[in-house]
Amino acid sequence: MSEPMFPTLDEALTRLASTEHLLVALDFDGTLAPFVDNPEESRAIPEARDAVARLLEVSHTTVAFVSGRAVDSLSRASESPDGILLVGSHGAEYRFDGVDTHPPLSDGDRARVATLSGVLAVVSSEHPGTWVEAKPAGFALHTRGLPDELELAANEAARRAVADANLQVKVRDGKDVIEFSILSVTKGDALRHLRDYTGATAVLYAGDDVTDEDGFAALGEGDLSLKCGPGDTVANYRVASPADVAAVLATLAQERAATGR
Ligand SMILES: O=P(O)(O)OC[C@H]1O[C@H](O[C@H]2O[C@H](CO)[C@@H](O)[C@H](O)[C@H]2O)[C@H](O)[C@@H](O)[C@@H]1O
Repeated sequence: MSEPMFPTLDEALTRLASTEHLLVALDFDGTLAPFVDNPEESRAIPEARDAVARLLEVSHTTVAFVSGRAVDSLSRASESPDGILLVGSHGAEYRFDGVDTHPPLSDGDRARVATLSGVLAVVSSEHPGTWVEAKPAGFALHTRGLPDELELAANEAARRAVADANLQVKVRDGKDVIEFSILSVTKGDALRHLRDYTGATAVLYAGDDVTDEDGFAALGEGDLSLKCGPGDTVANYRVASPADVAAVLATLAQERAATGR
C-alpha cells in the first residue's frame, strides 16, 4: 500500500467530505457486489445501494460506477440509479447524463473483434466449464468454478491462441476471468476523464481488482484510494469486503451532508 496522507481512514474521509466538488467513483463487481456465477445476476448489496443513494442526494457530489463490464451490462446489474455516471469496458464506454460515447471502431477494428470472437470460441469449446462474454471491443473468457489447474490451462490456451492470431490486443487478468480487448484504455483514463467532466476537487476511488490499480494510480494528493480485499495495491487504505465499502460510503454521505452542501 502507498503511504496515506492521514493516519486513519476516518480522518481521510472527514477531509474528503469538506472538498468543494466531490467525485465518488466506484468499481462494481467485488467492490459493491459480491461475486456470483452469472454476471447477469450480480447486484450491489443493499447497504451499498443505500449509501450510493444518499451520496447522490448531496449537492456538489457526483457518483460514478467504473467497471470492466460493458456499459449495458453495468446499467442492468447496477440498476443505474438516477444521476449516476456509468463507465463501462474499463474506460472505453461512457454513459453520462443519458448520452453514450465510445471510441469509434474502424472496419479494421471490427474485423479484429470478429477474429478474436472466433479464436476465443474455439478455446472455450476446448475447455469445458468456460464461457465467453461479449463486449463492444472485446471479450472476457470466464473460468469461475473451475479447478485451478483447468483455469490455468484455459487462460494459457487463450493467451496463446490470441498471440498466434497476431491480433495485438490488450490482455487483462481479473478474478476468474481473462479479458481481451482491441482497445487499451484503462480505468485511470476513465478517472481522469471523470475528474475533468465533473470539475471534481477531490476523488474517492474504490476497487478490488488488478484493473482498479490503474484507477488508484491516477489519483493524487487530496484524493482517497480504497482497496477492497486482499492483494498488492498502490491504494492508501484497505477494507475487507463490499459491506465495509458500503460502511465507508455511508460515513462519507453523512459527513458530506453535514457540511451543509
Ligand atoms: O470492473 P468490475 O466492475 O469489477 O468488473 C469486472 C468484471 O466483472 C464481471 O466478472 C466478475 O463478476 C462476475 C459476477 O460476480 C463473476 O462471475 C466473474 O467471475 C468476475 O470476474 C464481468 O462479467 C466482467 O465482464 C467484468 O470485466
